[in-house]
Amino acid sequence: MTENRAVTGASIRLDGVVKRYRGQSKPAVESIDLDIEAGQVVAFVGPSGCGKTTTLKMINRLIEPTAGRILIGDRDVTHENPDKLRQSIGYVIQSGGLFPHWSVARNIGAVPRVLGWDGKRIEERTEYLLDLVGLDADTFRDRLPKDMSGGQQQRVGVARALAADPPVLLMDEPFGAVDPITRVRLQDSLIAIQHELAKTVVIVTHDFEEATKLGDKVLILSEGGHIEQYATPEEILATPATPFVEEFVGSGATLAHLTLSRVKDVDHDAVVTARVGESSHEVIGRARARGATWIVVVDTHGRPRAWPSLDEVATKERISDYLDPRLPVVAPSSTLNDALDTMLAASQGGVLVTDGRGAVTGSLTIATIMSVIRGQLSDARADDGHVTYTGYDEHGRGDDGPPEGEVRAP
Ligand SMILES: Nc1ncnc2c1ncn2[C@@H]1O[C@H](COP(=O)(O)OP(=O)(O)OP(=O)(O)O)[C@@H](O)[C@H]1O
Repeated sequence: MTENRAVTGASIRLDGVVKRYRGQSKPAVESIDLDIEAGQVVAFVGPSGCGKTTTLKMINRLIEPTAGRILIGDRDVTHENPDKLRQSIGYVIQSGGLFPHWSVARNIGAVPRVLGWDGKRIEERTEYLLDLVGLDADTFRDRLPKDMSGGQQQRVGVARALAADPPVLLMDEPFGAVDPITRVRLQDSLIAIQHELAKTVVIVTHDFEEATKLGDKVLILSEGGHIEQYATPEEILATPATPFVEEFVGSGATLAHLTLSRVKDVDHDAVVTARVGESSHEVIGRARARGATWIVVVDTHGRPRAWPSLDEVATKERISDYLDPRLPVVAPSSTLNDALDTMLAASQGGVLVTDGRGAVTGSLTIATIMSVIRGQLSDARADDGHVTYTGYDEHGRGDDGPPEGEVRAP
């Protein structure tokens, strides 16, 4: 993930770090040695109580280590002033953790204000960050968190954590409290942001699939903060280091392989786009010339708003503005599993693919995904015969799926 990018992250090293909570007979973290490369995303996974959060919070010293050293870049921060340290480490928790009575802009500007930035610089930074996390600054700048969805609040949480441009971002179950489709979008946003900024990101998650999707490397811990395996998702799936890892990855392994295949790895179909107000006649002519039976209506930034059929377009003289709330959209970094979930949630036979800023770049049909999955499953079944994807045929109709007529993408 780090090639061709200016890495703005810093390496992290835990050197014999121990945490013994008062009154506990066993240490929560026995002694951990860990090197995280600058610009990488590392996901911590493991069963409940294994010490993921304790390890994470020792990096910014929200929890003080009992022994050992913590280095960020070349800096030994074990004894640095913890408040000062936390100004240089972004921290994101579940549900955003925003101050409820502060506007979005005030929340984002919290650390820069403490650092003494002038108002104009904070304002510019806020605009940049809102755009980066996919929120329109004019719409959201003055909102209170309670007037936003969980996913939007979490986006602001990420913007706030990045406000002072810290080299390190720590995330504790950041997407645990949102619905599955919002979760996919937030994960894809994080991947796009990380692609742009190349911070060092450490993320705690309960979800192995999320860990393999987000992590350049995954750290699998067992009780006492014991490292079972620290490797790339591919390595963990191909060669689990211990019986514990094998069991932890378990029967999810075959499906986890699907999380390694991304939307960007398969061929997309081109789409015909049209702006609101264009002549329907002209748009239909353009679409027919390219063999399309439907088009994508986009806003001025190229973001999709609806995907009407040519028959629907023909009912109006000009392309009308309508936001389809069920529009299924994925990012290049979405996994094929995400794309399937998104299609099924929207009862559609295809999805639109958008870039990091939300502009549409193509579409993907269920038939394409199914053929990739079928190939992977037949490979995987050679050693794991009991996982099947039943109920969906190559036309995109599941047992409970939509009638064929509703399936937009053929
Ligand atoms: N403040 C505390 N005082 C005493 N023990 C604690 C404290 N915080 C955590 N522990 C214990 O330390 C161990 C590790 O906890 P930690 O929260 O780091 O685990 P985790 O892997 O993040 O768990 P989960 O996935 O359930 O959040 C657990 O046994 C927990 O009970």
